[in-house]
Amino acid sequence: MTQSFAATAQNDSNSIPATDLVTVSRAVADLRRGEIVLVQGHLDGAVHSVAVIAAEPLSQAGFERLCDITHNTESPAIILPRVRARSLGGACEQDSFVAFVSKRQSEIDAARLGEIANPLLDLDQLPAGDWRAVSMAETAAIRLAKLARLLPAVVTVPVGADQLENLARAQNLLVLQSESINGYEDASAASLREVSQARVPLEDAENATVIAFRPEDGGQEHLAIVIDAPAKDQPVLIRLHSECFTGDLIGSLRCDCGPQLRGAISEIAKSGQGGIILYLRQEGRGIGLVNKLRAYALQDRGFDTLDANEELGFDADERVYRPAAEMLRQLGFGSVRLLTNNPEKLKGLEGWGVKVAERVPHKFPSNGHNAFYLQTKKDRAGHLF
Ligand SMILES: Nc1nc2c(ncn2[C@@H]2O[C@H](COP(=O)(O)OP(=O)(O)OP(=O)(O)O)[C@@H](O)[C@H]2O)c(=O)[nH]1
Ligand SMILES: [Zn+2]
Repeated sequence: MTQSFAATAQNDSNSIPATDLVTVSRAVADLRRGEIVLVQGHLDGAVHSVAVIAAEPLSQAGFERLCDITHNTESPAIILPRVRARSLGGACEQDSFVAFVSKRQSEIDAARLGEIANPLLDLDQLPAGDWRAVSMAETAAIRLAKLARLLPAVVTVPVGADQLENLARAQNLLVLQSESINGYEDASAASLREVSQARVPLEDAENATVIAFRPEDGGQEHLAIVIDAPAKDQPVLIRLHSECFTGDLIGSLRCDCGPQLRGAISEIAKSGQGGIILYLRQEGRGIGLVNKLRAYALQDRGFDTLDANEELGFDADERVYRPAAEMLRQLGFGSVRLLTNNPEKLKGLEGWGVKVAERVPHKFPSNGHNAFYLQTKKDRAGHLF
């Protein structure tokens, strides 16, 4: 029998307007294509604007265009994670990101900047230059690079307030406010709406329905896998599962995601009460697959799973839990029993108004390859094994 789950959309107040949500989403695509975007930041009444290009897909043509369009004489800055700056022998700033400006522009080109930005490369020497703190607009530009799942490193040139509108029009560039970038993840999660659902019998749970939720900006869909018909008036057994291409699909032994996903499906089916897997598109704890592969390469050089993220310029865990809370709310569930070992998931859901009635441990034995990974989660991320 086909079951239907009615998702109720409500007019949540988004922290940024829908038009800004779409602009950020378009800017993410621009950065990934190596295009320039303009970012404006406000601090204590002052405005600071920059033209930005991502350091990761940086072409020489893109870099030259960035240097030319503003017609100003200031050298471009490369914004780097503090850890990368330190390994290059510079910057004692306390902020998480710092700016490097070369003294002689002739010593800098796209290839050189790409090397400076790449934490997997050991560099002997930097060109002569100065380190400085980053502006609010530059911090927001780094956030945008993270949303684009690129390396968190960007190249910027300052843009005068009087120049911004003309430049945007003449060069067909997007203008973004730092508040819109910083509010994007929340607003995108609040805008999730059900777009389709179908019955999908699973090997370990024949009575399952997959429901897809899409954000208004057209970003990636999150999925709810509803097994059997859980009651809405009592805590529902759920798992928040973060996407893991390597573990979920090709049986990677570096992590425990595959067994956790299949284990959650069968545990929910066996419970006889039904339940939900929320499959969240937060590959690599929110850094994306490409960066996760970089993190794995660093782990092969001796970093643990948390330090590898930080070496790349990310937080140890970049995940957000509003999408999960939003899907639960729209499906009509307010209270859960959560299959997890991760205390951050409990806090994350509760922070968005979901009552966590119980944590249900979700531990699987080590396969030999992932023993250090599991031990690190226990010792350093407070996982409850
Ligand atoms: N950045 C990074 N991500 C990883 C690594 N290993 C696994 N992941 C990702 O980590 C996430 C694992 O998610 P979960 O199993 O849901 O979360 P958890 O924090 O282990 O918590 P529980 O399993 O619920 O106890 C997936 O998105 C994986 O892709 C790694 O070494 N680096
Ligand atoms: Zn995994």
